[in-house]
Amino acid sequence: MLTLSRMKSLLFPVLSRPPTGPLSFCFHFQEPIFLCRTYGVLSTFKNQPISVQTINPMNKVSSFSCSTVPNHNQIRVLHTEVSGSDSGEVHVIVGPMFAGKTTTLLKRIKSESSNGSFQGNGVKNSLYLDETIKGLCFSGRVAEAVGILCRSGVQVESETYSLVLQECIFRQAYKKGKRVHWQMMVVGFVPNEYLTIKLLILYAKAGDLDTAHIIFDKLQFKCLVSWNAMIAGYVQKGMEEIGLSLYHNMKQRGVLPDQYTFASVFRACASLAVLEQGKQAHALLIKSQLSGNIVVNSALMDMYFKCSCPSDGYLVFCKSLERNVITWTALISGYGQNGRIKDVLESFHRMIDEGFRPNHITFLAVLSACSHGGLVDRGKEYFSLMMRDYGLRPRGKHYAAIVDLLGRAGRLQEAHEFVQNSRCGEHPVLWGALLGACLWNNVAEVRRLMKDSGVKKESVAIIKSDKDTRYGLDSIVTHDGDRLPCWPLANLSSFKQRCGSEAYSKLEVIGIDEAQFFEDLYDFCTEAADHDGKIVIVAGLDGDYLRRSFGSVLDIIPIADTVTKLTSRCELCGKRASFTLRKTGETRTELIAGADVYMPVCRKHYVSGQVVKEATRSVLDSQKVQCSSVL
Ligand SMILES: Nc1ncnc2c1ncn2[C@@H]1O[C@H](COP(=O)(O)OP(=O)(O)O)[C@@H](O)[C@H]1O
Ligand SMILES: Cc1cn([C@H]2C[C@H](O)[C@@H](COP(=O)(O)O)O2)c(=O)[nH]c1=O
Repeated sequence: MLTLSRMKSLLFPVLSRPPTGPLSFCFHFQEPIFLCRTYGVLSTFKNQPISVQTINPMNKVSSFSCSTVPNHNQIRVLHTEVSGSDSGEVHVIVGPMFAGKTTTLLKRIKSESSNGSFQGNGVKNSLYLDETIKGLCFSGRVAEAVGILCRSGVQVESETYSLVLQECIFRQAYKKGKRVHWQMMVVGFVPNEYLTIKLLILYAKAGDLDTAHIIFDKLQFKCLVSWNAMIAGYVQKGMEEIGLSLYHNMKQRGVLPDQYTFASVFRACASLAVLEQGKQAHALLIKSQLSGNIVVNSALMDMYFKCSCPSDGYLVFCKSLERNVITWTALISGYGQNGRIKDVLESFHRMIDEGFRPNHITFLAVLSACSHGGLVDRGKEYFSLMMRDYGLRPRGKHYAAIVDLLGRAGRLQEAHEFVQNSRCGEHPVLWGALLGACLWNNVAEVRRLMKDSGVKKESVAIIKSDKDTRYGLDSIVTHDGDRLPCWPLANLSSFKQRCGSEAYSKLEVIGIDEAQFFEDLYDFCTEAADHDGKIVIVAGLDGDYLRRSFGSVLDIIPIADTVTKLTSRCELCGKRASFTLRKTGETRTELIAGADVYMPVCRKHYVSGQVVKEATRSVLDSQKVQCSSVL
């Protein structure tokens, strides 16, 4: 068991550092509030002035830094598509008008973006706190769980810490995981050996290997899991030599490697192109009878391909009894790395013939091969195939591959037009590819074409439809008068460009109000959450005044982590109101207005209200007919 003082000394270097990430957020809560109907934590729903800084259109600064141009030889077979940052989330808040959607959006944004200053939030009952935090974790609301824990100022059970850390690791929410660790230290909680290993995994995965190593060195018993975490951490960080030396160290101490160790070792050998070491590890793998594992085999193939032994790579592929998209992609990318364009395309078609669906990485390898082989038309065909036959929306790197393809073929004008017309025109990777592709003399011209981007520290942006001018354009305002500055936009796809790539990359939370007015809601949310790792909180009407699905709000339910349907109070009977009744005879779907035109109603009063409206309409219509016949 680790004692408190030993644990503190172990963690001293961590403690001595200033807190990073969310701990330095720019939110200042006057009174932290948490709204959760499901778990019964009371919503205080008070009117209170909110002091939140957000990125808004008014405080942009002009500077641009272009990200590095992708190197096609560096396509990693087994890398994850999600960037190293925290993983994204989508939360949807729907309901009729006056239900508190905007109010909830503002509160959620505050809750997601806690400043980590550990003020008490009124959740004093620790048992209740444990249950609430666990419940939030189980329903995927890890950001809220961490927010509550950090503001609670009290210790929770080891089990609860373990669950929150597990969720943070699983969702790659490393900054949040570090906040949990920070909370442990502040409240004087001493993690047991099991939790210590979880912390080690967290830091190793987050790429903070200094801290991970401190924890590792102090472990009394270094189990296989801890060795694996360290080896993988170093390999992922590009410090393969250290990873391999740890692997040898581990074996010397009599700890036997498992499939996770081998996967990291092969990755390291691939990056360093150390064939001999790779072969030795391969021999040990066979001896250990672990060679059937798909992930290990893919890493092994990748190793042989990267060490310029494509025939050995292919042999591993042939011997793999179990295959999936990863194995196939490893083969295709491997051939690409070795310049065997024909084999790339043949394997790609074989993969499809055998009933496997290619993914984004497979297509990237194919497009890259076309680019290197000068196969412009085929490359363009594969690019359209992605979306048409497989429903895969091309990402920045795919667009960049086409730019590269056109650029290499000397079709620069076409490349330029492609960048300008593409739905992804603001993507720095794409512009980078154009810069990289152009042997242009007018690099400056390309740069000029790029939009300037605002570099701000703030991590929250709120977007609303520019159709809604009820309370002015530059703020979202609840019916109770709370307001926050926002971006009024006609469509969401223009947001990245308007906000600027660099400022966008720093955003952690994006709030969208009046979501029913955005046609491109689905595409924006998938891109922001799945690909860019943002927490997207969407508020909008699920139904219009006729209770028909409104805009694209319902389309995003399948991609949402949570959905909250709010209700209002029926203006006629005070009961729960789920619908919005339009009081006028206007029939167009979109009609910007407030309580003068709309009222929240219960089912009974919605139905009777519609009947009254219909009756009124027919009376008026018949009067119109009579009038016109008299005239
Ligand atoms: N006619 C009304 N009926 C119900 N609530 C109203 C009305 N007018 C103002 N409100 C206030 O509006 C608040 C909800 O505001 P808001 O969050 O902007 O709702 P939403 O975004 O769902 O339309 C309620 O808590 C209530 O205090
Ligand atoms: C029901 C309904 C509403 N609208 C408009 C009216 C308001 O401008 C917004 C809703 O705003 P809130 O923040 O939810 O109060 O949508 C519409 O255009 N059509 C409808 O059917």
